[in-house]
Order: sequence, then C-alpha cells, then structure tokens
Amino acid sequence: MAGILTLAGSAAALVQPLAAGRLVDTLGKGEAMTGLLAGLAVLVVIGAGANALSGYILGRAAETVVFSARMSLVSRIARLRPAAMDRVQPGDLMARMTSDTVLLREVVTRSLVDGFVGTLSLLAMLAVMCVLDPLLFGATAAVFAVNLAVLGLMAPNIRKATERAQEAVGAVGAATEKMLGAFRTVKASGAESRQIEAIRGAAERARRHGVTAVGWNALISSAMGFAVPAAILAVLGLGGARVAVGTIELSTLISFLLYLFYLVGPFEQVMNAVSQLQVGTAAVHRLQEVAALDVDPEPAGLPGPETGGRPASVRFDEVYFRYSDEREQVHNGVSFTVPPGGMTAFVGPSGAGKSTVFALIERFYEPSSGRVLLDGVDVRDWPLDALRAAMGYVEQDAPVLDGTLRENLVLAAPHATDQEIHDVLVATRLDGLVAGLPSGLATVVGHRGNRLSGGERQRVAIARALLRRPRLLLLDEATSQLDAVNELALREAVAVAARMTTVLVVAHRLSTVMQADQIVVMEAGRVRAVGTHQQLVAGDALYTELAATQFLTAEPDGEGARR
Ligand SMILES: Nc1ncnc2c1ncn2[C@@H]1O[C@H](COP(=O)(O)OP(=O)(O)OP(=O)(O)O)[C@@H](O)[C@H]1O
Repeated sequence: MAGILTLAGSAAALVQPLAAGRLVDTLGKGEAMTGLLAGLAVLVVIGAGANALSGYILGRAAETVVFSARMSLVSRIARLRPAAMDRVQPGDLMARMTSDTVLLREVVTRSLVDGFVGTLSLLAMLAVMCVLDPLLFGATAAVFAVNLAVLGLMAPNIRKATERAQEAVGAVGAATEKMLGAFRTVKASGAESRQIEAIRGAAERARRHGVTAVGWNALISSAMGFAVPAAILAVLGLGGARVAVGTIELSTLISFLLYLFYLVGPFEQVMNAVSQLQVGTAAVHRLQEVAALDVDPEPAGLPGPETGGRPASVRFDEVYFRYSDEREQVHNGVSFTVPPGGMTAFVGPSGAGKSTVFALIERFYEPSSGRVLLDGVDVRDWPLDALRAAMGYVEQDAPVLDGTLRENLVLAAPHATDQEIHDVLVATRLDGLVAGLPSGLATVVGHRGNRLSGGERQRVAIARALLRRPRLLLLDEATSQLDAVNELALREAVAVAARMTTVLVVAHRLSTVMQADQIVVMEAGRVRAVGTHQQLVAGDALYTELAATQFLTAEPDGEGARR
C-alpha cells in the first residue's frame, strides 16, 4: 500500500512539470486557464497527500515491526533458563532490546519501499530499453551487472561493521549497567573515572565500527555513481557506431540515452535498499542470537496452580552437579531427607554448595545424576509452574524491585487480599514500618529497594514469599549482620513460617541454626552430618568449629558479633 502511494506521489510529481508547461502555453495563447490551474492544484494536493500518507503508513508499519521484535525478545529473555542467563550480560540484552530493534525501523521505512519502488521503476525502464534496442540494452545490462557484482561484494562489509558497532553498543550497555548496579560501591571506591574509561572504550569501538559502516556505504555509493556514466559511454560508443552504419536511427539512440539518465534515481533507490538491508540483517542476527542462547527455554506466563496446602517434603538422592563443564563439581553425591513441616538448616563453609541445593529444588538447574524429589516426585516430573507455585524463595541478597512496597509484596501472589497482606506484614514485623510511612504500602522503594534498610529488604522478601502461602519456603539467609531488632523480627518471622510450612534455610546465624529441627552440615559438595544442634556439637568436629567461630549472631545489646 505504502509502495503504491509512493508510486502515486512520484507519478503526480512527474506530471506536474508537464501540466505547468501546458499552463504556460495556454497563458501565451490567451486562453482560459481555470481548468488547468485547478488540475495542477489537484495534482499538487494528490502528490503531497500520497507522500504524507505513505510516510505515515510506513512509519506505522515500522513501529509495529519494532514492537513485535521487542515483545518476542522480552518473552524469550524472560523464559531463558538461569544457566543461559549466567552466560550473558543484562546490559547487553537491554541494548539488543532497545538499540538493535530500532535498526529494524530504518529497514522497514527505507529499505522495503526504496527496494520495491526502485526495482519496479528499474524493471519498467529496462523493459522499454530492451524493446527499443536489444543490443544497446545488452551493453547497458553488462555494465550494470558488473556494478551489481561489486555491490554484492562490498555490501556485506556494512553488515559486519554494523554488527560490530552494535556489539560495542551492547558492551556500553553492559558496562553502564555494571556501574549503576554498584553505584555507591563505585563512588566509595573512588572508581568513577575508571568506570567512565571502561565505558569510553566500548563507546569508542561503537564509534569506530559505526564510521566503518558509513565509510563502506559512501564507497558503495561512489562506486555505483560510475554505473550510469559507464553505461552512457558504452551506449554512446556502440550506439554511435550503429547509427553511423545506419542500423538504428539517431532518434532511437537519443531516446535510449534519455532512459539511461532516468535510471539514476531508481538505481540509487535499489542501492540504498541493499545497504539498509545489510544494517537490518545485522540487527536481526543479534536478535536471533538471544533465541540461540537457549534452545529449550522454560514455559512462561502460565498461570500457576493454587498455592497453599500441606507442607512439602524434600529428598536429595545421590545428587551430582556442576554449573558448567569448565567449573568444578559443586555437588558430589548429596543425599538428605527433609520431612514435611518444621525447619531444616543447611550449614557449612562458604562454597560448600548450600545455595545450590535451593537452585536445584527450584529447578533453575538440573543435576547431572541423582534425583531431587519434592513430595517423593522427581522435580523433573513436576509441571514447572506447579513446582514453583509450591515454593517461596528468598534469595541471599533479598532482591527488592523498584516500585511500591505493595507491588513488591504481591509479586509472587498477585491476587493477595488486603487482609492477607496485613497478616504477612504482622508476621514479618513490617506493620510498624508501613504504619510509619506517609504513603504506607504505596511508598516507592527505589532502585533495588535502596530506600529500605538491609533488614527491611530481607523482611520484605520473606513477606513476599510467605504471601504465596508456599508449601516449602527456601530461605537463603543473608551473610550480613543485623541489629537486634531486625534479627529478632526475622527469627520470629521464620518461626511463624515454620509452623505453617516446611522451611529450608541456608543459615549463617547461630540463632537461626538453634531454632532448626534438623541441621544438615555440608562440606565440599557432600553432606557430612545431619542432626540437631546438641547432637552435632557432641558428634561433628566441623559443626562444633563452625558454631564456635563462623556463625554470625546478634548479641543482646544489639551489636552483631562473631562468636
Ligand atoms: N551461577 C553459577 N555459575 C557457576 N558457578 C557457580 C554459580 N553459583 C555458584 N557457583 C559456584 O558453586 C559453588 C557452590 O556455590 P554455593 O552458592 O552453592 O555455595 P554456598 O555453600 O551457598 O556458599 P555461601 O555460604 O558462601 O553462600 C561455589 O564454588 C560457587 O563459586
């Protein structure tokens, strides 16, 4: 449609000089010119209208293409498995979402119509030229074929340079994200200028490759600029000889040459289309790379089954696991059983594989051998939505998303009622905090919840997990120390949770461990002992040492201290 309108606009523009000429003739003869004037005015309006409308239709189509590309990309990203996400940088993905998709707009608005209109005009003119004189047409076609071959050889360089430029744009995004992700640490480390330099390096690469792409474009344009003059020379030489021997009329040669001049416009249009198409191909390739990250993404957006219900049991049966082939084995035959209800604490030196236990229960990763069972059923045999709906998960750094407190709380339970929200706020001792805030639950918590204290963030994360009414609560305790008030509030929240559901906690605090019904001691990817605090203090040397030296605890005076 847009192509047809562009053609109509061009046709109206072509006819306008003719009509204007007629008008001048009429003026000379002193005849009435109202009709012609009206005709010319209509032509001008049609031309302008057709061009505006085709521009609008194209722009709208381009925005739709960009929108679809962004939506398919974001749904792909959201469904990536954590293992695939480990291999990419979020900033680079964001650049692909925003910058690469924009390149598609240019392809739609310029490349497609230029290609369509240009090719159509070119073919029409070439057909007329072929009828006019096949031999001269042959000579013209030969010159154009050589030029197109050159174009074919050079054009991929535009794609390569654009792809490199976009890669560098991705690196700019990744470096910026890195700086913003630890903004206060960067400031406190006085590392601003080093971060700026890191971003400058990537930005410079983007500039350099961008310039290379522009350079190739210019080179191709100038190379193609030779096509028509070269064809004219060939036609003049060959046609002149044929006129001299009387094979063709001079008028045929002149008509042929005129057509050649008219070819310049469509030829340039086709060239532009080819160049733009290269840019678009580079963008499409980068978008496809995201799909290639994970050939088997997780299902997403499935409404999870009802949460709530009886506490779940968990069993690890000779689990072996490593994050990737390059990394060391993390689990070396882990086996343990957690009965429904109550609280089980996982303790052990840093890197023993405690948090990995949770990642395997959530099925973020799958063991290389052995089985992880929830309620006696292998997690691989659970529908993923049902599996995750059964669990609440609090990560070690208790992520809080920008937005309001309420949005954060209902993230995992969008249909929670006000009463349910109130109940978890009381359980996590957040009710006092919310009551003291001028906007209450509508308070905006800032980027990564940085307007909350560390302890508040952790309790918000626990409240969020509890609101899901999980049958199994996975709590990866923060290693940071808390003041006595926060410590007590957390301990109470966990105790409340343990009455309703099965709680698994990676424990870093003695106070948490003491609360547990069962403690699993891990070391170097194995379970070395299981028991209660009393049993382990009496029977396990590592646990005794951990209890004496490693656990964080809160002293009654509120000063966190190492024991
Ligand atoms: N996403 C990942 N990709 C690759 N290796 C990882 C990943 N996550 C953890 N690891 C590695 O796996 C090992 C076990 O990590 P895990 O987080 O399970 O230990 P942990 O016992 O919970 O330690 P901590 O008490 O310090 O939190 C570590 O050596 C860690 O470097």
